[in-house]
Order: sequence, then C-alpha cells, then structure tokens
Amino acid sequence: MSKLPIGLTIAGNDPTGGAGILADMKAMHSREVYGMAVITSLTAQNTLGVQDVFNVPVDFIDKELKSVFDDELPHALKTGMIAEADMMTLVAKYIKKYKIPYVMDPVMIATSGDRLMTDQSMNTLINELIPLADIITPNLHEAEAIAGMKITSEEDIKVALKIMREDMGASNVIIKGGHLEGDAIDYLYDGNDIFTLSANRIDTNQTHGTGCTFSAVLTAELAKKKSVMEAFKTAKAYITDAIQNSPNIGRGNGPVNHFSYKED
Ligand SMILES: Nc1ncnc2c1ncn2[C@@H]1O[C@H](COP(=O)(O)OP(=O)(O)OP(=O)(O)O)[C@@H](O)[C@H]1O
Ligand SMILES: Cc1ncc(CO)c(N)n1
Repeated sequence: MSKLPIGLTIAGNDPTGGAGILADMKAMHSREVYGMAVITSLTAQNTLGVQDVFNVPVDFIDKELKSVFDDELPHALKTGMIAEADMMTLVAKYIKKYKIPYVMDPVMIATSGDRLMTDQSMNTLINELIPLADIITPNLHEAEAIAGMKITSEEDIKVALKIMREDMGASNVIIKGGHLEGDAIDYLYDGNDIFTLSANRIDTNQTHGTGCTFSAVLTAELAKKKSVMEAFKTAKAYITDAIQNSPNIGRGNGPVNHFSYKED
C-alpha cells in the first residue's frame, strides 16, 4: 500500500519539458504527489512549435496501462494529448474498469497552433471520455469545438458549461479563460452553481503548457482527496504564480516555473 498519494497522467511527451507528461510530473511532484506516466505520443516539439508527432501504437499503450494498473492503483488520473479515437476507446476502458477520479484535459491544439488531435476523434472524445470525467478543463477554443457553438461572451460560457455537464455528462466543467481579453477568469460549473476564479492577466508569451500544468495540479489535489473546489483554487493559484515567475527558457512560447508556488 502506497504511503504517498499517486497521480497518473496519460498524455504525450514534449522533449523540452514545457507541456505534456513532463509538465505533469513537475506539477505533481511539486504538489507532493508521486507521479506516473503512460505516454500516448512522442512529439518533436519545442517552444517554437511542434515539428513532428509519432503516435505510440495502441497495443503498446494497452501494455503500458496494464503494467501500471496490474501493480498499484493511482488515486487520481488525468488525460492530456490523446491523438486518435482508438486510443481514447482504450483509455476509456481502463477508466471504466478502475473508477479512479479522472480529470480530462481535452488537448486539441498546442500553444503554437499545431494540431494534437485528429478531427475524427471529436465524437469519441465526447461520447466515451467526457461522460467518465470528474472534471473536464477545456480552454475557450476547445469548449467551442466540444459544445459546438461560438463563445464570445460570459453568457455563451454559461451555456457551454451546461451543455458539457447536462448533455454530455462530465461531473464538473472548468472553462479556462486564458484566451479571453481582460483578466484571466476561469469558470467552474458543478451542476448547482457557477464559480469563477480570476487573476490579473500577465502580459507574457511564457504560457507553454499552462493547460497541462493546471490539470495536473487538479489531479494531484484530487489524489490527496481534496474537493473539486479546493483543487480548483490551488490549481489557479499555482498556475498564476508559475506564469508570473516563468524561467524564460527557449526562443518561443516558454514554459512556466514549477519551483516558485508556495501555499499561504
Ligand atoms: N496570460 C495569463 N495570465 C494569467 N493567467 C493565465 C494567462 N494565460 C493563461 N492563464 C491561466 O492559465 C490556465 C490555463 O489556461 P489556458 O487557457 O492557457 O489553457 P490552455 O490553452 O489549455 O493551455 P496550453 O497552452 O497548455 O494548451 C488558466 O487558469 C488560465 O486562466
Ligand atoms: C505533448 C503535449 N501535450 C499537450 C500540449 C498542449 O499544451 C502540448 N503542446 N504538447
């Protein structure tokens, strides 16, 4: 029996460590959660963009998942980049079987604008993964693609939140306002209320992997048995601090800082 909370990420690798499983590991480690990672795709990527993608064959992802689950059950898991529909179906099978708190980050496009999920996978993401999720964390563009509507106002955000919970079956939905104008406001809908957390927008391009980091902190907090609301507050405080103190690595959209966040 593990003496530490364990978080599992099922996601892609960014060799420069700003996004994907490496960002997830850094965030979980910093939140004092033991991290495990099942890799779905290798990307050749840096702060300037994605140069290439190699998808791990589905039968090998199956072996990775089996190795993890046959040995020790994680206390919470997240998914990030899952490029193709058959990978999603496989992952859904494990989540259904083991019923572990699940955070789904619907990664579709990198900060650089490069595509990380095929268009044909959208129906599978909606039908097979979203209904299993305790929290889904779309950014504005992902929320538009999933809910099938344009989002230009707070009213639109509220409609999209409700579509993703009431119609699609996610238990909690967080729409991240990182790509809106003005303050960085995130919206959580838990079926009863809509809660918002706001931070001053930091004027920077050092936002590579912010979404991965945010959902990894949520996962770490759920692994520690924190409530969704507590996890939301911690993830927001962590990412704001991590962007503010970004280490200025690389020549493009640089990564965030996983050393600087200290709890009050
Ligand atoms: N410039 C900023 N200043 C303050 N907070 C920000 C900024 N950009 C993003 N955030 C916050 O970072 C978190 C991640 O949001 P974002 O919308 O950037 O996710 P994402 O687009 O999925 O990330 P990624 O770039 O990894 O794909 C949210 O809490 C958001 O409000
Ligand atoms: C591997 C990977 N996952 C997620 C993202 C989204 O930031 C990215 N750029 N790369």
